[in-house]
Amino acid sequence: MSDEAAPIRPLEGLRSATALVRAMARFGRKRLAVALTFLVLGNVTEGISILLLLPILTLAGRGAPDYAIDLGGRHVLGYALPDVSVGLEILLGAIVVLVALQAAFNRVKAVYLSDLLQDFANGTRAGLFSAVASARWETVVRMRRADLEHALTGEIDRITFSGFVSLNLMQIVVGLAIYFVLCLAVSVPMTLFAFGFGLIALLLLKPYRKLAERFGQKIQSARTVQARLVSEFISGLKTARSMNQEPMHVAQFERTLDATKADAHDYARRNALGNGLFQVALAIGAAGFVLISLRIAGLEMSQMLVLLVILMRVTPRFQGVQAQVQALLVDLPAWWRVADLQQRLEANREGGRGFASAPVPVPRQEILLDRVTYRHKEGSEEAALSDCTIRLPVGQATALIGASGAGKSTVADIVMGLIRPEAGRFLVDGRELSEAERRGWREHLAYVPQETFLLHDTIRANLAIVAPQATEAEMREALADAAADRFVAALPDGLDTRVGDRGTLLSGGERQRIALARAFLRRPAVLILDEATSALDWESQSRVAEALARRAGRMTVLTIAHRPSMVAFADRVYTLEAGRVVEEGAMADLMRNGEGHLARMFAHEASEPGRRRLAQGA
Ligand SMILES: Nc1ncnc2c1ncn2[C@@H]1O[C@H](COP(=O)(O)OP(=O)(O)OP(=O)(O)O)[C@@H](O)[C@H]1O
Repeated sequence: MSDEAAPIRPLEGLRSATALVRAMARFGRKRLAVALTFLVLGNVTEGISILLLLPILTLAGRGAPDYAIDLGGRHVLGYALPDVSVGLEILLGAIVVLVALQAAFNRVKAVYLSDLLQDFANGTRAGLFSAVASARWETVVRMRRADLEHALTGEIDRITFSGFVSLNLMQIVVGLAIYFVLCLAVSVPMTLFAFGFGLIALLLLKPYRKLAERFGQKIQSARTVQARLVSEFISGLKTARSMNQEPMHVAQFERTLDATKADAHDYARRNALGNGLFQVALAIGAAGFVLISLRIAGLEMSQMLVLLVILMRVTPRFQGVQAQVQALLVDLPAWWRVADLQQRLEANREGGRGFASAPVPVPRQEILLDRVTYRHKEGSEEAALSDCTIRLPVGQATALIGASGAGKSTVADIVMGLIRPEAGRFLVDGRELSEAERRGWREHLAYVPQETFLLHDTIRANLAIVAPQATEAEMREALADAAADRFVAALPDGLDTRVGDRGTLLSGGERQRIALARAFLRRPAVLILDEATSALDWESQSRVAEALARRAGRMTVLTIAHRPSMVAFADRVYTLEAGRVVEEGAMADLMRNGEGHLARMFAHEASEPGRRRLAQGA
């Protein structure tokens, strides 16, 4: 994800809300249609109950003793009413029935809208989640983890709120439309005056909507920065503490909070002025309305009172339109950003829709990187791999050695089908894998990196992730091969011991051994170890190496290591230097070449200063 917040599209106000409602409708067109129907029914019944005030007020004004009104000869919206006489009791009863109906309609509407909102929130979140899961590795790895986490949590909450606001806005607009028609039934010119006035006031408030839009963008950037700071702080908490860096982090975080507060204060101050002006404008409109109704239009008192009742309901709705549009504009950037992110991820989906994968047969001969070149950053000068040919014969162990940054992990990523060569080919039994086959290919793999991934759960659960059907005996065998059996047996709850958040209750070496056991339990055709035993003591490393040697012929192993014990069991060794293969050959042959990289690595290990001192002391 780029550092800059995604640009806000030139959509504003009602158009933005419409776009969002359309997006919501994708999660339940029928539901939205039902909710809209009940919304209209609710508003119509409310409106009719208000219109019924008209005959009641007329009766009250006339002071007739029978309190009955003849409908004959009267017209509503151009339609003649039936020639009947209606009493006060009937009118009041009708109002009560209408209000009860309105409550029932509103209830149905509220339930449908709430379900729709929930589906929209969940659907958006799940859509983004699965877009991250199914995007090509190159795409995901170039995005910031903090941005993805923030998009899936904080941004989604803002989007849900935007959805809520859009639905409110939709309700207000539908309400206004219905009141417009009802007002027309009472007086056409006065309706045009009242609604025209409201619309003009809304138009004049455009600068305040621009203000909300700008504030929304500022908030968006500030929250993105805050999410990044939080993520970096939490990931590096121990290091920060060890070097007394917490005050620096806290000060940095507080600075961003202060900036947000200043922006919010400025927005609230200016916005309050806008709201105040709007209120005054509407009051002027109402006063003008009464004056014109009585002095110029010559409305009857009952008509004017009904129009006033309607006006009292219409005015807050006009205010509501402005308030909801502003609220929407503040939070809408989160929606555009997540939509943008999801679009980018989906455009770079690995394979077909969902997690479809095409089956790939178990490799029988060799896995080959054929003259592969790869650059992590497009257009960069530095290639992580340049013209590398590396052969992994099936059933054999191949070791990759070389200085830090030489390109070893990049080779592992190619073998896992996570990244694709920029030039050259990656072949399994002489065949290039299609997009859909990459997932199928990974069915045969197990990968153990230096940085292990453990769930905050028991050891048993952590092992079962890759082999849910594994028996306890199989688990214990895998633990023994990973030199983890003794320490697990010594834990108070054995296999059922919880490992803490990301395994923090275990030591680094213990975590690596559980991860190794998990890989063994998967019984992969190809095992990739990327400095997987870097935190293990030499005795544990030797046990793991022995277990790997025992599997010789049955499993293809790619081992990346800096320590000889995890290389010694390999059949072939490749040395990488700045992305190029500078040495390759059978283990035994390379060991005989005393000047070669491999022989020097072994010699260096044997002559480590500590060892020398021990040897001297002995
Ligand atoms: N995601 C990435 N984006 C940009 N550059 C990267 C990325 N990953 C690796 N590189 C660069 O590619 C080169 C090879 O990296 P790679 O991780 O393959 O080396 P390595 O031999 O595995 O190193 P180490 O032994 O330290 O793990 C390095 O220069 C590294 O900086």
